[in-house]
Amino acid sequence: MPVEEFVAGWISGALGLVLGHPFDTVKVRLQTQTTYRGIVDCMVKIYRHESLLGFFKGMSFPIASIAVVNSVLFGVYSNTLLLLTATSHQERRAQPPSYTHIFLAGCTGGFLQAYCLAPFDLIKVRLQNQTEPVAQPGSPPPQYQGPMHCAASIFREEGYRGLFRGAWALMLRDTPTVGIYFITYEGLCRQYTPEGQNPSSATVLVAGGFAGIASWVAATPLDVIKSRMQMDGLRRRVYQGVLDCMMSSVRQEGLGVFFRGVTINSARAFPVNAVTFLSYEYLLRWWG
Ligand SMILES: C[N+](C)(C)CCCC[C@H](N)C(=O)O
Repeated sequence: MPVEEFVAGWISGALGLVLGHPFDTVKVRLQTQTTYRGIVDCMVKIYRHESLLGFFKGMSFPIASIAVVNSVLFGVYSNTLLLLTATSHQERRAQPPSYTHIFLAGCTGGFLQAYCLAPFDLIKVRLQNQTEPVAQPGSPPPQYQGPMHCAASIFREEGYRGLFRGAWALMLRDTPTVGIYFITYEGLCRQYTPEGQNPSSATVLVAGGFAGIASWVAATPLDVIKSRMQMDGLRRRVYQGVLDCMMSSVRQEGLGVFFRGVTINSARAFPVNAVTFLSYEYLLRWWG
């Protein structure tokens, strides 16, 4: 099984992640709290109360976990495509796989990465939602002191299954949308690249950026539900399951609730995925 794809997925994921984390914090806050009036208001408040560091809350853990998550995403995608079409990454420009195969391979990658991502994502969301200023002497400490402490407390209070809270919603979110992610990327690359050639850097950046936007727009409804399921159970359980969470969110806030954070998700998705795909392609070309 070719391993380069796994390593390239890891490095490119980490680069994209740092760039996108501040957007991600704003997104999670907008989706789960009602104190902010919009993106700008949220940013200003985070900066005032928590300084620049507030934007980077909960980042150390994703950086460590992206090694697993993004390498599973790209590694499983590429190896599933190899199984389906019997072409390696290097051969794919000459013999382009069909969109059905690309979609199926993407869904497989999305499904498996969601499973690995679930506990890490839960911890990230819980830490991002702590609004206390970073380390103020004299004030009571926040509920979770860091990722390990957060993981241990969830395990203690909610058991092993507690670490997978929201995992169903996450799998439903990622299985089809990672398919969309790779279809958009490949489609745009093919559109703007002469046959048989490698896409230029500019093409890769733009195609990666739009792949990020397209998949995130499609993923946002279940992203909202996922974040809410993950915050549920902190004080008392509100939702009975994914469907119940959807129904009661719509009943209380209208259909618009499914698009909470869509603007910020898209603004984050472009740079993150442009950089992810560019570094992924270049690492593989360089090693190939
Ligand atoms: C499928 N869905 C849109 C949910 C995620 C696609 C993952 C892409 C990248 N790691 C990122 O964080 O943007």
